[in-house]
Amino acid sequence: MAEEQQVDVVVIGLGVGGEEAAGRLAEAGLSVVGVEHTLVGGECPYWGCIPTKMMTRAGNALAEARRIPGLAGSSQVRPDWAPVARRIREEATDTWDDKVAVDRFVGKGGQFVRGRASIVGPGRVRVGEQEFRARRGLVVATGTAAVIPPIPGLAGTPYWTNRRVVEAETLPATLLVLGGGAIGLELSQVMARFGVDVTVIEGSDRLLAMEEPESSEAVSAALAKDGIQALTGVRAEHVEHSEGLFAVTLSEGSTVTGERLLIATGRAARLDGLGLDTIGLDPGARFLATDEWMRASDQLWAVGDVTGNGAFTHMAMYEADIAVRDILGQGGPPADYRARPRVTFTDPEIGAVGLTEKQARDAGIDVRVGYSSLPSSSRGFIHGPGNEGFIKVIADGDRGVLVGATSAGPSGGEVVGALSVAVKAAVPIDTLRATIWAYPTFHRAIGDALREL
Ligand SMILES: Cc1cc2nc3c(=O)[nH]c(=O)nc-3n(C[C@H](O)[C@H](O)[C@H](O)COP(=O)(O)OP(=O)(O)OC[C@H]3O[C@@H](n4cnc5c(N)ncnc54)[C@H](O)[C@@H]3O)c2cc1C
Ligand SMILES: NC(=O)c1ccc[n+]([C@@H]2O[C@H](COP(=O)([O-])OP(=O)(O)OC[C@H]3O[C@@H](n4cnc5c(N)ncnc54)[C@H](O)[C@@H]3O)[C@@H](O)[C@H]2O)c1
Repeated sequence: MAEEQQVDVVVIGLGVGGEEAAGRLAEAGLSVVGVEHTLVGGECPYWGCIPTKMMTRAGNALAEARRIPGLAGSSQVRPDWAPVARRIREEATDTWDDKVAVDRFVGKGGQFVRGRASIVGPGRVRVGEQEFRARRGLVVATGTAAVIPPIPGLAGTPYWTNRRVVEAETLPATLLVLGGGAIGLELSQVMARFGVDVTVIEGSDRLLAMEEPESSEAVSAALAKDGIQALTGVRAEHVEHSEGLFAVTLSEGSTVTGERLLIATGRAARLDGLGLDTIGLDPGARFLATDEWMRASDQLWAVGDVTGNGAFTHMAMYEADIAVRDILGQGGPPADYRARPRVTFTDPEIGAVGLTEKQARDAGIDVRVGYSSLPSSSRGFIHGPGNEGFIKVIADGDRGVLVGATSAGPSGGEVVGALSVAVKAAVPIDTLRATIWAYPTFHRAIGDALREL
């Protein structure tokens, strides 16, 4: 018989969203139990955003150094993975140790429990032999894990996911990447810049298929320059691994080989074994659907990747804030997903917010499109090598506001900030056109795109 403890809130999963929610609720004076079975902080600091962006920083430094000839003299670049692996180990992850994060949560007054939590009834959670009854309710923040497609031959091979790449101390000579989305492309470009021979296999007919076609073209051109072979519109039909080599047979009949195979074919919510059936929810659901206050059912909130509203750290933080305010009865704005930003950290960076042109047309909006090319802008011209990119703005002609935008380029993820404000605040296009954009900046190309509307 498990011992039972009464508390205010139990937070299941202390990744980005859960750690934020649990910490804030504890700081507000509630008795909070935070349960985590792996590392407090979750995917982002240990195997996601932070280490992979340390990798892209390193890859971009190599690419910039290779751009010196013709700009600033000559350069000789000898890539070495050791400092990248060391930074990830020592600066980003403490060698995958979460002591600092656990202490931070406990320091806020939270009660930390290491283990796998399952819901055993309304407001009730079990972790091993311990049982908790949460008076105010539960927050589920269990995140997502890599999807492993059921390709014959794949199971049982030593394929890599994002976790294994981030932990790599040395790089392979050749790498096959299954999936041409954010993870596949960011990591492919880094690897190629460190001298790995990379082949990307993407099932849809273009890379970064969720974004604008212009983004796919920009990324494809950049990856080709880095020597990456990108195969689109093909599916992996069979995988074999022998004598240290993967062989992937493709739908059009050919076979590609590589020392390592990275699976980057999307993420699935961690809902298995969570006990959703004990509170009347569908245990087979893909995500935990919520209302605008992140309520998934009575006294149950869900935040982060697990909600399916966008698998990004900023979305997990945003949703945690809404759930916390709701639990504490503080009011404030509920969830609004119209200006959801996202950045793919390839070079060029692909920053985007709100709707793509196709999504806007499918929604029946009176679509107007403005486009400007970065190399043709003053800053692009000055920048020279590495200036590829563009601004694309999507307007609702009836309302006279932007509903979406893409900013691709050397600082695409930074430039998209201005566009996020425009979409979120529904700034009138006339006001945006009358805005003074500093010269010579990359973001000044927004003004050029707006003139085309
Ligand atoms: C390679 C990669 C790169 C990324 N780069 C970026 C980026 O640049 N920018 C960005 O915004 N996002 C990025 N992301 C996405 C980002 O990491 C996620 O959106 C973010 O981590 C989601 O936070 P979360 O709290 O919802 O889930 P997670 O971080 O996945 O945390 C969930 C936690 O719950 C725990 N858990 C699950 N089930 C249980 C249970 N039953 N009991 C106890 N604990 C449990 C897990 O162990 C985990 O620690 C990247 C992701 C990957 C994989
Ligand atoms: N910079 C960032 O913010 C960042 C970086 C990495 C990941 N993330 C988050 O993590 C999520 C997951 O990333 P991801 O790249 O794994 O997923 P994704 O959904 O972005 O891309 C997966 C790609 O794999 C393709 N695919 C699926 N099955 C396939 C198969 N069997 N054969 C060939 N191709 C196949 C899909 O068509 C898709 O293009 C992202 O959507 C994003 O939310 C964010």
